[in-house]
Amino acid sequence: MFNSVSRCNVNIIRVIELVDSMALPGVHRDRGELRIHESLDELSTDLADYIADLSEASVKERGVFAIALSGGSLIGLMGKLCEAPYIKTVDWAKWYIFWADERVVAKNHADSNYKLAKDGLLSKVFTLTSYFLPCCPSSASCNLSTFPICVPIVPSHVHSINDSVSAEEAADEYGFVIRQLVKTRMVSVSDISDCPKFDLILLGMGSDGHVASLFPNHSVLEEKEEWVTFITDSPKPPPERITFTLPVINSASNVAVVVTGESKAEAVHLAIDDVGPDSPSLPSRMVQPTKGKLVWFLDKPAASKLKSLQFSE
Ligand SMILES: O=C(O)[C@H](O)[C@@H](O)[C@H](O)[C@H](O)COP(=O)(O)O
Repeated sequence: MFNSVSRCNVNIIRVIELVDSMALPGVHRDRGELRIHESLDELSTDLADYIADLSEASVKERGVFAIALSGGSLIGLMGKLCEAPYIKTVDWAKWYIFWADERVVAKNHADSNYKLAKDGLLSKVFTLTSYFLPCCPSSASCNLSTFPICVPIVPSHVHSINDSVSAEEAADEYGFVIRQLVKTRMVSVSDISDCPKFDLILLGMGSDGHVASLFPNHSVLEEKEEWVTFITDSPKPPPERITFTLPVINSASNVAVVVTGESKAEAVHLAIDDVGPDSPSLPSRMVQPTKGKLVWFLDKPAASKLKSLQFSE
């Protein structure tokens, strides 16, 4: 079940198809693929590779790539996408960008997940125009074989929430926007429900096991109808947030949970290992894509309490 692989100079320990043999009746508890890294640098490289590969496959298949981001340390760990080779090779113009969760604050507020992604990622790709100007088709010096991509992220493809309305209204509006994009298939649709099927949803996880803004023991975990909902009592500040619901997360083609640091080790264990019938209803454990693929990006401290793992280095 366990094997070591080396990929793009990154040494990772990968556990393929870790299936919980103690699954509850009717519940398929496939905990996905584990990629456990020696260092944050290796994890970042593997994460950039993974995102770039999914982007390429999705653009080839559907002409677009619909990706949802979260907040927290994830954005910093995605930073290598703004470096060579990805900055040049990723087809940024085909990206449609969403947020799996957002804090209900102004877009220029330090707590805004949009601001975090804009400053840490998007602004670096927005400036591609000037970066690539000398090679664009209109330029005599254009060399498309060396620089196939000349177009940056399209601002109208960046779907952040309306920051001038209440949490409830922002969630409603965001759900409506996604519905329009599902109609035109910029976002695909699940073939077993009417849910959107994002090409990739990227999640972080808190030490309490929350993902997106789905917190343990919160009624938001029961939401089955809405695609996007809101909370006003987040245990992690700020209190007002909007979030994708579990049905949307579990309808995605790909879900990646990126978790680092020893403070998350217990939650990683509870989210992934077979902990028997007393398994707490951890939001991260409820991430179980129905038909999509789940991948965990962990560093060794975060993976240190995993019982199901035998390191085979
Ligand atoms: O907006 C948020 O608060 C996030 O989307 C949240 O779900 C985050 O991903 C986790 O809290 C992990 O954050 P860290 O990686 O910073 O611990």
